[in-house]
This record gives sequence, C-alpha cells and structure tokens, in this order.
Amino acid sequence: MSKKILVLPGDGIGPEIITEAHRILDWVIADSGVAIEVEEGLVGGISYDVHGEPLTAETLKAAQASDAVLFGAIGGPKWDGTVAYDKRPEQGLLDLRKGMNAFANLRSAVCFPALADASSLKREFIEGLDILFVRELMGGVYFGEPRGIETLEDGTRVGLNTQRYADWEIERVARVAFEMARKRGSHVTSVEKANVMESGVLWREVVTKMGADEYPDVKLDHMYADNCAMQLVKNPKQFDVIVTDNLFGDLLSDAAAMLTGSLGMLPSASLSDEGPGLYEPIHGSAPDIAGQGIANPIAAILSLAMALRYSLDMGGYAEKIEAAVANVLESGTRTVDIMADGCTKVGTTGMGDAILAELSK
Ligand SMILES: NC(=O)c1ccc[n+]([C@@H]2O[C@H](COP(=O)([O-])OP(=O)(O)OC[C@H]3O[C@@H](n4cnc5c(N)ncnc54)[C@H](O)[C@@H]3O)[C@@H](O)[C@H]2O)c1
Ligand SMILES: CC(C)[C@H](C(=O)O)[C@@H](O)C(=O)O
Ligand SMILES: [Mg+2]
Repeated sequence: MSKKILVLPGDGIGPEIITEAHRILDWVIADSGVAIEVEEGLVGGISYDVHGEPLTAETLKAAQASDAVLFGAIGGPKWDGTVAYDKRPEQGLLDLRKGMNAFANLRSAVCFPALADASSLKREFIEGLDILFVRELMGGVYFGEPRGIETLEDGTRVGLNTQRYADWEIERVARVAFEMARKRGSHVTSVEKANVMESGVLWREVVTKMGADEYPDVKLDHMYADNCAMQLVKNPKQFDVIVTDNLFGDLLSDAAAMLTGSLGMLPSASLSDEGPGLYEPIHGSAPDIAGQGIANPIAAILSLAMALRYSLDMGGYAEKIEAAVANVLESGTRTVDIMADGCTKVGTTGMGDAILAELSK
C-alpha cells in the first residue's frame, strides 16, 4: 500500500522552505522507488484568505488520513489584529496539533561541527551539543480553560489563560522522554516551576514517580524553567533530554536554536501514540525576510528527515539527508543566517540545490 504525505507550506517563508524540502522528498521517492503519494494543502493565513478558516475540516481530515504531515510556517502581520482571534493563523496550527493528537513535540538541538563558530556562544560550549527537547504540545496554558478577555463589574479588563495539566498528560509525555533518553545519553532533565505553580508540583511528582518505578536506569534531575534558560547559555552540554510543558518548551527551544547557529536549523516532530506525525521547523514565517529567497531551508529539510524516520520507516533516508546537510555545511555553503568568513553565500534554492547535489553523489 502506498504511503501518503500531506504538505502544508503555510505563510511567509513557509512555501519557500517547503519547496526545498519537497524537492528532497521527490528525490527520496525516485531513489527509493517507494510509492509515496504527496498531497498539498492550505493552512494558516493563506487558508483563512481562501476559506475563511485557518484550518478547514477537509485539511484536518486529510492530515489524519496521511502517514505524515510536513508543515512550513504560519502567521504574519497581514493577519495580526485584523482577523478574529479564533481565526488567526496560529489557531490553525494549534487545531492541527490537537486534531492529530500530537502531544509529544521532539525538538532536536544539534550543533553541526561546521557551524560551531556560527553560534553566539564560544565553540567549546557548543561543539558536540546534542539536546533533545520533549515539549508537551496539547495542554498547559495554550489550551487550558477558562481563557479570554473579560470586563469586570468595575470596568477592569482581565486577560485570562489557565495553566492546567492532568497527571495522565504529564505521564504520557514523560514516558516519551524516558524512552528517548534510553536510546541516547540516559539522562532526563524535567523542567517546570514547582516553586510557584501547582501544575509544576504535580509535574515533578508524576515524573519522579515514573522515573523511580519504571526508569531507574535513566538519570533524572529537575530544574526550574528560569534556571534552565540560564543553564542553556552557561553550560548547554550538561543536557541530554529535556522534558517540559508547552510554554516553557516553546521558549527554551527557541533559545537552544541559537546555540546551533540559527533558528533556521531546528526541525521538530510532533508525535501521538498512534497515527500520523506532524513535522515542522520550530521557526515561524519570518515576515522580515519572506519573499527574498534567503531563508534557510535546513530546518524544513531536517523535519522531512524526521518524518522519514518516525512515520515512514525510512530511517536510512533520514540518515542520508542528515549526512548530506552536514557535508554541505562542511563544504562552506551557507545561507545568510549562518554565513561566516570564507564561506559561499547561497539563497534558499541554492541551499536546496547543494543538498540535492550531495544526495545524488
Ligand atoms: N510554527 C510556526 O508556524 C510558527 C512558529 C513561530 C512563530 N510563528 C509565527 O511567525 C510569525 C513571525 O514570528 P517571529 O518573528 O516571532 O518568529 P520567526 O521564527 O518567524 O522569526 C524570528 C527571527 O528568526 C529569523 N528566521 C526564522 N526562520 C528563519 C529561517 N528559516 N532562515 C533564516 N532566518 C530565519 C527571522 O528572519 C526572524 O528574524 C508570527 O506570526 C508568529 O506567530 C509561526
Ligand atoms: C505559532 C505558535 C502557535 C507556535 C507555538 O507557540 O507553539 C510556535 O511558536 C512554535 O514554536 O511552533
Ligand atoms: Mg515557538
């Protein structure tokens, strides 16, 4: 039976970077002979413009019926404050994650040796860096009720969001983190703010119990989120797997992206217990550089590699793509965000060309 990938380029630089990932996917299909059907759809602002919804029921259905979804990026100033809050592009992404039951977001911050000098930290701090974030993606303050903006009797306006975690939500994401750690450095750092939030107290309790009962072989430590932000900059190589909630995971993974040289380098996989995975770069639609052909497509291409590994049982091709990216970087080919002295500057398409040429060798 043939496999199916739904490609959702989205807004801003989304279509630019996804075009390059799509070209790599076409190469994988041709090279492997595996029948993979590729369908394209709309999501985010472009979907709102066409359908009045950032994610239509049809697109969600197509996502649920696929083996993997490759997602670009959504959002931009065109829709900021001009569309109803529940129709904004970002809501389309949140609904897609929820609709795909994608509760575990793996964000992998790896420093490619060739980019050790592209980071804002000194080489010795990030050379060999390999952190896996396991970010809870379907709960917490992103989805908790009650929420909204209310006007009290005295006229005071209140903006309200609720951080809420059930024990089973913590358990299922922690299990992913422990299982991943077993395949890597056997070390999990669980991050919350148990010192100020009850949701953090429960988080710590549940993770501690699971570690002791089921994963005594995995080293477990706990860290407050503010300290974790500081430690990521001070000594990032102390981390192996970091498991954390939806909001802290969003913030900390953006910070970690810069350790690797650029936000344009970090891919992610959002997984459910069963069913298709959602694969997306962690960066956004980068309105400041959209349409200029200069965005770095590597995060999107590495997200495709994750899709091949986790959803299509084509781990060998994932490794090929990752090796091709490493070699291209080694050869000194760079988009502007990771440009360095003595390197060759290319645009989005140029980077795609270079990776394709490396794969075809
Ligand atoms: N998953 C997503 O689709 C996603 C993620 C984050 C933000 N957003 C949305 O994107 C829009 C812009 O948000 P933002 O500016 O805060 O974050 P952003 O990630 O879009 O951009 C932050 C900075 O990183 C740079 N950057 C990002 N990706 C890059 C790439 N591939 N190559 C080179 N440089 C890159 C941008 O040029 C910008 O300077 C907002 O509407 C936001 O809601 C979407
Ligand atoms: C666009 C937004 C909904 C999203 C998030 O906050 O999860 C983004 O920042 C991300 O990191 O994927
Ligand atoms: Mg983010």
